[in-house]
Amino acid sequence: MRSIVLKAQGLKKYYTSGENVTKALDGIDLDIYYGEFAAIVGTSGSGKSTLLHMLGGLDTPTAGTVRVGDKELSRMDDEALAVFRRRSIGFVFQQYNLVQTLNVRENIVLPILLDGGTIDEDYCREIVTLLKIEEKLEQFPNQLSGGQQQRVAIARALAGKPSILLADEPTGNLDSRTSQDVIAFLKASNQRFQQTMVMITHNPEIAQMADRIIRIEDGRIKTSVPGYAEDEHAKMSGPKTADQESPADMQTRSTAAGRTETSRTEASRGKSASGHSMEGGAEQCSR
Ligand SMILES: Nc1ncnc2c1ncn2[C@@H]1O[C@H](COP(=O)(O)OP(=O)(O)OP(=O)(O)O)[C@@H](O)[C@H]1O
Repeated sequence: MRSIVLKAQGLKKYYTSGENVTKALDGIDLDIYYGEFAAIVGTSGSGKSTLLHMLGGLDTPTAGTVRVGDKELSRMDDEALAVFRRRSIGFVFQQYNLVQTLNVRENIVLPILLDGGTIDEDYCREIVTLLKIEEKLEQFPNQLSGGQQQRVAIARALAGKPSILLADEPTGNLDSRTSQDVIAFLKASNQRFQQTMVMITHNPEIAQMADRIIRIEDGRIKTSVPGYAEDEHAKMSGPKTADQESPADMQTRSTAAGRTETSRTEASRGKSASGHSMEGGAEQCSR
């Protein structure tokens, strides 16, 4: 039987402003299983980020509980929660949250050093090479583009090999080829280290690479189905008739489909989509 890593029960988050109440989460029951790669999808404002924050103990619910293993997050004091997050969870936020006074290399290894951990040099090299930031390690965040900063944030989240990765639109600022590579790498990492991953995405192709797609609507779970079972294109972008679809659309669709299939195959062999084995690499992550 699969074991449950994250368990949300009766989760609610209400925001009150005067007489207005926004029900960001309105009764979520959710089990995330050990080693699972889950995608959270839903329209803007449906409650995805709020849910991810609750699952990671970054915010407290109005009602309900979140359990990670045998720990209930709301029962932990701030210090215990901070240590737990640092040791067990990697976060990728939409806002990157890089430390401006540290260079890229220092940003990536900071959580490991803060926790007195050991840096896996080979793994760090693999990550920075795949994310194409091996030339940027000595630069500072304000010298990077948004997409480059996002890749640094992904590298930082993965460098410590957390048992759980929570990612809010991890590829939102990346081109489609790099997005596919990054997700394939996440999948390979998920399989190799049995990491549990929960990722918010608006991208149908990326959602379909997940083991399970959890759809949120108005703060509630609408559906929860295997990644390949839903036609995400139809649900997320609305169905297009043949005469609405431009040649560019068709080209993008067929390229992306081929790419996804390749990435899945490579991921299942324990390879990143860049073609590197998980043991490879080129540049120094720390010194
Ligand atoms: N701090 C807050 N104060 C008041 N309302 C909030 C706050 N944070 C979120 N909300 C509201 O809660 C609802 C859910 O927000 P949330 O950010 O979880 O949505 P989302 O699905 O992640 O959206 P998006 O896809 O646009 O990022 C929205 O209506 C939002 O306006």
